Amino acid sequence: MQHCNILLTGGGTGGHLAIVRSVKDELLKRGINTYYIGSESGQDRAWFEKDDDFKDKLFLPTRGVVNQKGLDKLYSISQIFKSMLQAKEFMKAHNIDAVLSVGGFSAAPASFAAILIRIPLFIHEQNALTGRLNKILKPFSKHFFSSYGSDPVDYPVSENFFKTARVRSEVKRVIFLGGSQGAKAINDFALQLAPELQKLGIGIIHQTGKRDYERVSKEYKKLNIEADVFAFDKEIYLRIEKADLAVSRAGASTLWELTAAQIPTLFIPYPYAAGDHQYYNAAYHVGMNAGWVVRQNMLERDIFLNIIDSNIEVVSKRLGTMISQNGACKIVKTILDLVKA
Ligand SMILES: CC(=O)N[C@H]1[C@@H](OP(=O)(O)OP(=O)(O)OC[C@H]2O[C@@H](n3ccc(=O)[nH]c3=O)[C@H](O)[C@@H]2O)O[C@H](CO)[C@@H](O)[C@@H]1O
Repeated sequence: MQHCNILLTGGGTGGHLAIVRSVKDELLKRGINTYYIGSESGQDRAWFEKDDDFKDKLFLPTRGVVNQKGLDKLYSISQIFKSMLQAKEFMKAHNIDAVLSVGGFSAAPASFAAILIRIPLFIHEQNALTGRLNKILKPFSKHFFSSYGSDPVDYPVSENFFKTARVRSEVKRVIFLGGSQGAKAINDFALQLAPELQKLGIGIIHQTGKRDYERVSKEYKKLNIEADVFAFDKEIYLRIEKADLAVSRAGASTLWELTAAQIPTLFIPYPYAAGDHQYYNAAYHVGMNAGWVVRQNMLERDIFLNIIDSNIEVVSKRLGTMISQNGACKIVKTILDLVKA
């Protein structure tokens, strides 16, 4: 479609921003003008400030509302209102034809502005449990994309995870993943398991997050265990490829990337995620016999050791049936069809 201007909005954390990036790449392939509105807080700037694929970008002074109380909450709401007016001007100036929100607090101004000036609003909900903002916006949206529920769309996952997918049948290496920030509970669990893994001859790959990298590295040294320890890796798929089993948070992007890579996973959901959505994400996979979940406060080494002894090949093969590669393409096609209609 020529002369079509699509605005992508939302972010805060890597999970949301990864969706913006894959949809943007798909729009770009089709020569569609793409714009972005995010927040000055969170990781939005770090991801997209220098990204010239967008025709224009706007970072607004919004911040989270859900976890705030009293005056702070009122202040955040007033900021969203002011930002909405700025978003409205930006959208009018660029003749935006449709808005896709990926959620998170930075999606609020442009999403409300779209409703106000009657620009079709599309929503991508990443999690099995719909977030608060998306619940409010859903009735006003033209289409609601989700990988769960009655009309699921494939989660937009980078093709690298599909290219490096393989069926796992034996656990020779385990990868520990803490999501974009890292997870202390997973780091501690890995260190607890490390001596046992060494005895079993199982290699360790471990993403610690920035904050805990020094401590975890020192602990492995003290244990005299050689492990592939790193804070964050932009090409994480290469490390996932080497592993046969994962222990991971259940953030949606990571979860569907692991699915695409066909790596069986023990999920340890982040217990403080809004509405406990990571648990619901993992529970969906468990319900499909495509993974395991354990609450952080119930973690035990035996749970993990039993998984090593189980038939991981069946799980790995099932994962291969749960996602296909064209998630972003289908989302873009639906948006363009509905905007044209
Ligand atoms: C604490 C919290 O509320 N987190 C939410 C946040 O996830 P959050 O951003 O923490 O995590 P996700 O797992 O969804 O995404 C992390 C992204 O970072 C990438 N990565 C990670 C480590 C690394 O070394 N290299 C790397 O590139 C992963 O490949 C993935 O693409 O948004 C998700 C999508 O709405 C939610 O499901 C999560 O619950």
